[in-house]
Amino acid sequence: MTTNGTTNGAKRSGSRSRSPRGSDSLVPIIDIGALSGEDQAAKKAVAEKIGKACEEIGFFVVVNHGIPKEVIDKTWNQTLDFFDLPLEEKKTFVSEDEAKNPYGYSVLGGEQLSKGKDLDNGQESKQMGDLKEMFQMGPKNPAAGMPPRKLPAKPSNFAEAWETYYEHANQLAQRLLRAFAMALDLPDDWFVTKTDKHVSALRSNNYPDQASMKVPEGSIRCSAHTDYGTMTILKSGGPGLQVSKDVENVCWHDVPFVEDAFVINLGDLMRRWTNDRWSSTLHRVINPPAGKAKTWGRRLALAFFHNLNKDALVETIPSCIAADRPALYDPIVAGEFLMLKHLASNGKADPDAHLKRSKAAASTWQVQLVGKKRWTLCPNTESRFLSPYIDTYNPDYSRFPAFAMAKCGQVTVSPGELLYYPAYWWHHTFQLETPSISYTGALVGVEADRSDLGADRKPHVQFYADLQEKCAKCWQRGVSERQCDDISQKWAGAAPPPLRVVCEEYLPDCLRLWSEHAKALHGEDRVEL
Ligand SMILES: O=C(O)CCC(=O)C(=O)O
Ligand SMILES: [Fe+2]
Repeated sequence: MTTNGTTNGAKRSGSRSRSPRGSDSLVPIIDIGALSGEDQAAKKAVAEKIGKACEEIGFFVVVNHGIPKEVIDKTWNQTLDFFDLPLEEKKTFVSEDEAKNPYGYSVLGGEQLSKGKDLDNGQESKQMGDLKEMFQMGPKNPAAGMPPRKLPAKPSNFAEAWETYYEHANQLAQRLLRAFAMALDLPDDWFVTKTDKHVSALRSNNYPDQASMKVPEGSIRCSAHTDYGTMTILKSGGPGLQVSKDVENVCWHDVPFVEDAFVINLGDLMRRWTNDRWSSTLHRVINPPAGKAKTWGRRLALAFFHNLNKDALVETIPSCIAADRPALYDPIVAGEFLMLKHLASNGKADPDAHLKRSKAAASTWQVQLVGKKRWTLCPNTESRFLSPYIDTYNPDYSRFPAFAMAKCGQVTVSPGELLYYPAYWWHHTFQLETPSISYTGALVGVEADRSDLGADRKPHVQFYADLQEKCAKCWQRGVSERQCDDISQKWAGAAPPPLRVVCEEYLPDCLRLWSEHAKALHGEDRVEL
């Protein structure tokens, strides 16, 4: 039997044993046998090849990886058998709350990986779900801080096979991380303390045979995406995996399929950690081309997503910072970064959450009541570097290079904590847990004077002007009908337009009161912010 179980009859055909070897491929094939030995010079030579591949394309194929073939074959076959179970049985492993337990079974079309990328581009994704079903398992170590494993009892050897495979894949990841450290001129064990209670996940993707199904137009086996964590160790059953070095002008290249090998690719966290010196490259899995559905058949893949400890602080690796290349990213906690990405690909991210600037000169407070929420805050003075299309949780600096200069900060707010930010600041939120409930309000006229506001330095005067501008769009002298739309009729909960009496009577009264209040607080000698 081959690694991919191809000799076990039609049912085993989640695999193909041959496809273009692609010797001219962008993705190199690296023999990593030396990483399991004691010869330091040989290890260094392998590390250099790996470092080069990480820099140039973020993908490489490894042979002589040290994972026994029996371990792979057993997992492969048990996984095929699991996906052959009736849907109702598999569905008992669907997670009830992705934010708390991102593991288990996901139905065909349940995930669309390109969503993470569409968020980067400030677009709502129009495509349908990927043409795959999945099963995913997290770490066993309770210190990792993830929910206990819940594995199917059928097929009978599934749990044991997956647990063994996971351990082997993790050991391979550790060998590769030592090589990564060498390639980055760090001590060999540099990654060890960040990975001693790692939250790596093992996932299988089952792509059904397209010869026997109606393939919806525009659908794809696995949409274009980058992976999230440190590295992915991928065992796939045949052709279809493609990479594009360029995100802007996408140009797809086949990843060579090599029997008994693993494809290794870097995730976004590694790119960020290395200050973009290494790449996390766009990739996808295409549908079989016309007339090839039968020969390509069903596709199975086992992907081990290596991740750091949940609480590991990811601060730019010192050897990746230079005088002409300052740190591009703020430090972030690995677990939070991962959850943001995971929720986005499952369509659970708040679709309204993009970087926005508060439109009226009132400062904001918000108390977090339930769930954790992460905030990006940027002062008004940074506006020239900002745009609403920037995903501040995973910025694409090739599209928004100026964002690297913006002085912004990030913070996570937990239940019972209160966040405050001054008028006109930019903010971008991400719910780290569901549900996330908070209570918010505005503060008017009590701030110090500001020179960045506009015509008047007093925030309450500017706030009045901002509201009157809104009023002018709705009410005109001598015309009794409102001239602006009431969006609260379309979206329950949205703010309705101001009433005429608010614009004409209450607001001027308020302005007088705010001015008195501000004067009482600050006197004539107000402090400039
Ligand atoms: O199925 C494959 O070969 C690759 C899938 C993939 O890229 C992923 O699950 O992240
Ligand atoms: Fe991937």
